Amino acid sequence: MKTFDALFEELREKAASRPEGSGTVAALDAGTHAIGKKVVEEAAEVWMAAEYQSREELAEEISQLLYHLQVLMLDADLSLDDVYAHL
Ligand SMILES: N=c1c2ncn([C@@H]3O[C@H](COP(=O)(O)OP(=O)(O)OP(=O)(O)O)[C@@H](O)[C@H]3O)c2ncn1[C@@H]1O[C@H](COP(=O)(O)O)[C@@H](O)[C@H]1O
Repeated sequence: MKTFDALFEELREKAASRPEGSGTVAALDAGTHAIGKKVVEEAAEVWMAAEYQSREELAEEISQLLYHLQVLMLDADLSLDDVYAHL
């Protein structure tokens, strides 16, 4: 099973090597504004799932929010340690 740290490493590598067909590369190319909008959209979907959907659907929405937060971190050149320092 993939962890938060393992996903971040995978995305960091994709951002550097820019493989064809990567959604992450496309998201990074779309820029900070588009990535931020996606974070807000996914956060709203998490909220709605928490209120009205199943635990499984909520878990999936949370995974998508975590993914888009990681894309935002890469866009901002933040490392995991930069964030973990505040936990
Ligand atoms: N975990 C994720 C992940 N979670 C969410 N998403 C993206 O977030 C979108 C969320 O889906 P929604 O249905 O909520 O949104 P949507 O409006 O239908 O989607 P879009 O029209 O915005 O694409 C998905 O379509 C994906 O584009 C993800 N994209 C990639 N990953 C993982 O990231 C890694 C790298 O992916 P690539 O860069 O695409 O190779 C792989 O391990 C992937 O599994």
